[in-house]
Amino acid sequence: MKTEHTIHGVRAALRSAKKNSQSVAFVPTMGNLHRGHIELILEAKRRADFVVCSIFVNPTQFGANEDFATYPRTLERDGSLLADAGCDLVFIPDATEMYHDGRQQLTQVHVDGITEHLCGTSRPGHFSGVATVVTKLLNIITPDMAFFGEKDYQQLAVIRQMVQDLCLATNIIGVPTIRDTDGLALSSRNQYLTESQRAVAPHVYEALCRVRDGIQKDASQAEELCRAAHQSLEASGFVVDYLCLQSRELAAFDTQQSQAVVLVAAYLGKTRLIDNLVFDIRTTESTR
Ligand SMILES: Nc1ncnc2c1ncn2[C@@H]1O[C@H](COP(=O)(O)OP(=O)(O)OP(=O)(O)O)[C@@H](O)[C@H]1O
Ligand SMILES: CC(C)(CO)[C@@H](O)C(=O)[O-]
Ligand code: BAL
Repeated sequence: MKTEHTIHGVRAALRSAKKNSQSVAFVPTMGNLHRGHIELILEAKRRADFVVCSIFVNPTQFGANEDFATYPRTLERDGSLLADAGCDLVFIPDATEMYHDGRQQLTQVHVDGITEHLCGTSRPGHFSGVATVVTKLLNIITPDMAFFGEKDYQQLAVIRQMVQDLCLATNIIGVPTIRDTDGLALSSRNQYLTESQRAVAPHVYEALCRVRDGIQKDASQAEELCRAAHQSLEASGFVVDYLCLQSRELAAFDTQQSQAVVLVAAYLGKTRLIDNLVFDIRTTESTR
């Protein structure tokens, strides 16, 4: 596996892959890799000839009071995990390589509408930071396809919208959430949890499953089910940012549609956990 730190270097490394008509897949990350990231790499390997991963803790998507400074940086371990997974090239720029003054730039990408609720409300500017850096990375690498986790459901929707609106020539592929055996979605931020917080963290997924199961029994109870799930998380020590039902496209929940998504963001101490579950509103049992 090759490692490049500059835009010039990564473009040169990609030139020969492209000259040989190899298909290129891209997996953007912020590092501190876990099985969720590795699944994105493996899926990329299954679908493309040449796999590129980026590791960049993007300062512009963090709010002033967020964890940019403390975000776990584990480059050495990340490199060996990527090499073992068969990644061909890793791009590790520093902030001045991506932004002239290391932080902001005059041109930014804002995706309206879809960013104005859920995580967009509690993390103002976050999705502009994500959309801008992903546009830059896609322009640097020009991959045929790029892989994103469904764990960051709203992020994936924002990127799909942006790629469509800006006529970018990359196929965006979502990969299902990888979970620990107790249901907790893998996330770099899980490391911030104390032992006792880690023990209650799976309640997030359990709450989502209860909403799904309840709706599949009786969709008219949707509001009450969300309220109960919210209350039960608060009773276990979470501070819930949101827990809500939406259509798969992140519009209003509608029982007439075949599928829905329930999304949650909740704090355990200072750690903000997010998760979601896409499900069929009617199962064969509920339509009987
Ligand atoms: N458990 C997971 N399953 C599948 N994909 C995941 C999982 N966790 C992260 N990803 C995906 O990996 C990519 C890089 O994410 P990132 O580096 O921010 O990791 P993270 O674990 O989500 O970190 P954070 O704790 O900051 O949210 C994103 O597309 C993200 O959706
Ligand atoms: C897509 C991304 C790498 C952009 O910085 C980041 O938001 C992430 O890791 O999900
Ligand atoms: N995985 C999403 C990146 C972030 O929370 O900033």
